[in-house]
Order: sequence, then C-alpha cells, then structure tokens
Amino acid sequence: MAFLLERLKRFKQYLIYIPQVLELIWQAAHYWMAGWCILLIIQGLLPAASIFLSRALVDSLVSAAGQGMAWESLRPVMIPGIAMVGVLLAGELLGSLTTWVRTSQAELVQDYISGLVHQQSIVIDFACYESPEYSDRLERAREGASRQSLSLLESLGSLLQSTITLGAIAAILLTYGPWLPLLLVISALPALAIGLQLNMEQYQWSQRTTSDRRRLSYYEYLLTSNWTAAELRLFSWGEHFASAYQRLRRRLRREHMQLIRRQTLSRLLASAIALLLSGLAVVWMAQQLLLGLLTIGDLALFYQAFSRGQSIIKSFLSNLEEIYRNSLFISNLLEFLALKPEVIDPPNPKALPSPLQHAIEFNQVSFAYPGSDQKTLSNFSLMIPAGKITAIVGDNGAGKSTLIKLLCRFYDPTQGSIQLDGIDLRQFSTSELRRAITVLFQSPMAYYVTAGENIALGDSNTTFSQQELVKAAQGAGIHPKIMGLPQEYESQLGKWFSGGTDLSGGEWQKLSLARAFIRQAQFIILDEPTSAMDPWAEHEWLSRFRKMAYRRTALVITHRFTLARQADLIYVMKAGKIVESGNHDELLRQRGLYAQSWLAQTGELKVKV
Ligand SMILES: Nc1ncnc2c1ncn2[C@@H]1O[C@H](COP(=O)(O)OP(=O)(O)OP(=O)(O)O)[C@@H](O)[C@H]1O
Repeated sequence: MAFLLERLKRFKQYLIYIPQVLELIWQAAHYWMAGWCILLIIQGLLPAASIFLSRALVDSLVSAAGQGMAWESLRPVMIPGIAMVGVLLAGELLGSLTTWVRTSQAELVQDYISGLVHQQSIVIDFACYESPEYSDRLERAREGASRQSLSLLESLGSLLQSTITLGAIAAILLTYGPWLPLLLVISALPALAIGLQLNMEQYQWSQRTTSDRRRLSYYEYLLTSNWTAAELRLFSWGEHFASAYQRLRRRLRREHMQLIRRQTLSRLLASAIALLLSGLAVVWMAQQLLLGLLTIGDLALFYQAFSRGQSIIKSFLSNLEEIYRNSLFISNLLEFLALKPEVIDPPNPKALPSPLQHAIEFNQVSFAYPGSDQKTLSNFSLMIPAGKITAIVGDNGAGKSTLIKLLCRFYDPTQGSIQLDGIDLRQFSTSELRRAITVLFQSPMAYYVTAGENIALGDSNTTFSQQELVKAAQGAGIHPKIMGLPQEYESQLGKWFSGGTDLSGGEWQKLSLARAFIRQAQFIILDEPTSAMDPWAEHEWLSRFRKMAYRRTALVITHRFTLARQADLIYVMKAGKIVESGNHDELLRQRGLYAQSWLAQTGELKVKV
C-alpha cells in the first residue's frame, strides 16, 4: 500500500501539467474539444444502457420462451430488442463521429504546438543554442510536443468515458451488494501500482538516453546529408559512422528490450491477481443463482457488467498510466516553453545614438562562455571609432568572433561594459540594437531560396526594389554571377529543391555579403568576409568596400593582412588581449607581431617613414 501511495504522490506531482496542456489544446481547437467532450459523455453512457437492456431482453425472452410466434408474446421482447439495436447503432455512429472530430482536433493542436515551439526557438537566448543541455531539452520538447499532448488529451477523454461507464456499471452492481463494485476496484489496484512504476522507469530511461538519441540523429545526418556526401566518399568514413550508429542502436535496443520484458512480466502478474478476484465474484453469483435468489436475466446482466467492468477498469488504468506517461514527457515541452531569455530589455530603453558620434567601446570587459571556467576575454578594452573602418587581426581562438557575439548582445559580459557613445548596450532595446547592426558571420548561411530572396533576407521587415537588390549584389561582387543564372534574381539556389543551382563557397560568401550590405544598418561587422574568395575577387571587393561602408562604422575581422591594411585602425589581438594597434604603416614601423605576420604573408616589409 505504501508503495502505491508513493507512486500516487509522484503521479500527483506531474498532474500539475494537465491543466496547462488542456489550456493549450483549448486555445488551439476549442470548438472541436467541446464537441469531442459531449460525444465522449454520450458514448460513456451507452455500455451501461446496453447492459441494462440486456437484462430486460433476457428476462423477456425467458418469459416468452415456448409461447410461439404470436404478437402478444413477441411484443415484450420487441421493445428492449429495438432499443438495444438503437444503442448499438448509436455506438457505431458516435464512434465514427468521434474519429472525425479527434482527427480535426489533432491537426489543429499539432500546428498550434509546433507554432509555439518555433516561436520560443526564435526568442530564446542565443546561448541556449551553444549548450548541449538546451539541445537535449529542445529535442525532448520537439519529440513530445504535439504527439504527447494529443495522446494526453485522448487518454483524458477515454478516462472521462471510462469513468462515466464505470460509474453507471458500479451503480448497477451496487444493487446486488456493495462489496461487488469494491471488489472490482480492488482487483485493479496491483495493475495501477505496477503501471505507474513502469511508466516512471520508461520516462527515466528516455531522459537518460536523450543525448544518445541526438547522437543517433547526428550520425544519420552525417551518413545521409548532401553537406557531408563529398567528404564521406573521399575520406571513406561512412563505415566508421555507420557502425558507430549500429553500436549505439544495439545498446539502446538492448536496454529497451529489457525494459519491455520487465513490463510484460509485471503486467502479467497484475492481470493474474485481477482474474483471481473476479473469479471469486463469479463463484458467488453462481451460488446465488443456485439458491434461486437471482434470475437468468440477473446473471446475464451481472456477467456483462462484471466482465465489461473489468475491461473498462483495465482501460481506465491504462488511461491513467498514459496520462502519467504523457504528463512526464509533456513536462519537457512546458519547461521548454517556460524558458525565459536572460538577455532582456531594460524597463525604459534609451534611444540608440544615430548616427554614432564618438565610438563603440569595450571597457574592461571580462567574459567566459556559460559552463566554461576559462575566460575568453579578461579586462579587455577596445575603441572602435565612429564612421571609420577598424580591423582586428589575430590568432585562431584569440576571441575575435566573441567580440561580435557580445556586440550583438547574444551574451552579456561577465564584468565590464560595452558602450555606444558612453551608454551601456544593456540600456538599449535589444531589437533596436540588433536592427542597427549588420553582420557577415564567419560561417554564413546558404538559404535554399531564390538569389533575390537570399539578399532580401538581410532585412525581412523591408520590401526591396530590384534596383536595391542589384546594388547590394554589385557591392558584394555577385551580380554578374546572378545575371548568368537561368532566371537571374528569381533563380532557385541550392540542390535541395528541383531546378536549383548550387554556388561555390566563395559565391555563397559574396551572396551573404550582399545580404549584409542591403541592411541599412549603421554598424557593419564582417567576420572573415573574404576567406573563401580568390585574390582577384578580394582585390575587386576591397575597392568597393569603402564605398559600401561610407559613413558607417565598420569592424572587419580577418586573417588576411591585405584586407586589414585597408582599415583606418588595426588592432592585433592575442589570447584575449590587444597587443598592438595603429594603422598599417604605424604597425609596420613597430616591427612587432603585425609586421612579422605581414612579412610572412606578403614577403615584403617596406616601411614608409
Ligand atoms: N560557445 C562557446 N563555448 C565555449 N567556448 C567557446 C565558445 N565559442 C568559442 N569559445 C572559445 O572562445 C575562444 C575564442 O573563440 P573565438 O571564436 O572568439 O575565436 P576567434 O578569434 O574568432 O578564432 P578564429 O580566428 O579561429 O575564428 C576559443 O578558445 C573558443 O574555444
């Protein structure tokens, strides 16, 4: 008993999610939900009606037996008979109607919950995407989202139906003795306890193996994606990941099978106990019949009521188990939907300086990525003058891209501040700040839409004219290529969809540059903008860049010194610190790290005096 109470306590803990899920479903499909409930209530009463009618039918048949086919003797049989046919027909009709209502409801709920998950994915902190815990949570939320909510709704519906039927059957059985309905309930308790325990085990196993399942999806992606197809063939690592997949699947399958075996045995035990108890009830009824205390109709009713009751209790319990199981899984969805961004707007955001008058400044900034105890930046200071082009050069891992993430407020510094004309970034509205920045990221996105859309995505709130698209494409040096495509700016890009054309790495990069340029933002940040370009393309692009960046504040992160030399101000960064700064000539004169790297890249060291 203590074991059952403990299980029920845990069950209760997860039941708190049910009202929230019902609210979600109600918001998604309230009319359908209301109609569905009415249908379930009627269906819940039908079995009791049919049990009740069966007694009347049997008793009328018994009294009509042997009296021939005269209307007088048939009439008492006809009424319960016709009523019984009506009940059976109504059952069929309502069953089909329920299926239709449930399917429509399911479609609506599925889209509504997917919408919520997508919306939350858009607003949640960027940091979440760099955390494996978040990825696990998202995976669980996505896995469970609509399927489990609907399953929960169905179980609740069946529970409602079973409760009504059970109540009606219990009322019928009560007339034969109060202990009969009690026995019916007691016979079900072992199954309930076992069910709750098994579901908790199943849930815990699923939680424990989320990362493994994500890894499986990753292996699958490696083996089947077009992004990986070339390296897979060249480096022949297909077998490596295929057997890693099989190994992991084998382990998960073994664990799952063990779980299922235990579940089957436990359920068998519970059914045996239930069978034993119902056997006792049947023996008692048979004894009552032999003593002449019951009629054949009573026996027919009792037999139906008890066997129906048993099977309804079984489904009642499996509904309870399902509700418990789905609530456990839905807790992931609701936890995911409840995540609040930590990078938030101040109560009264200040107006962004527009245009920037003085500078963007990093003041004594320290920063460590969440979950990492190593500081990427420590007491870091930097000044990016307004309306100028500033370049940052430095080793891999020096922290250059981290500066961009901080500037866009994907993260906030652990210490210190980043200021625009002396005002801390945290005092602006995040969306306004981000609208003022355009970034070409180190690994830009290749969107599989048309060439024109690829550029226009730079500002999805604005509708651009063809002329504006062309201007941005010319600035990035991709216009001639687009004009050579089958449908020019209307050409579908990428190989995912029919009629698409793929671009080279450098061409995708130029297209991303065009996307960055079309955005009318006062701050331009480019992370390795020419890394995939050939020297000719780079040279051509450099001469246009000044024009594109005119009067805007630009920050260019690069390993290419030929690009950095174009900047008004160059910073050399090493291990999270600025070690040199100045323009190209000043830095060459310093004969430090910059001068050495310049010499290594270009083979010349002519210093203007
Ligand atoms: N999401 C992250 N979580 C933890 N550490 C990170 C994360 N992103 C970057 N780092 C670490 O921060 C340091 C700086 O990374 P960052 O990407 O800023 O370097 P970078 O100077 O841009 O390098 P590169 O020139 O190779 O692009 C690196 O040591 C990197 O391992």
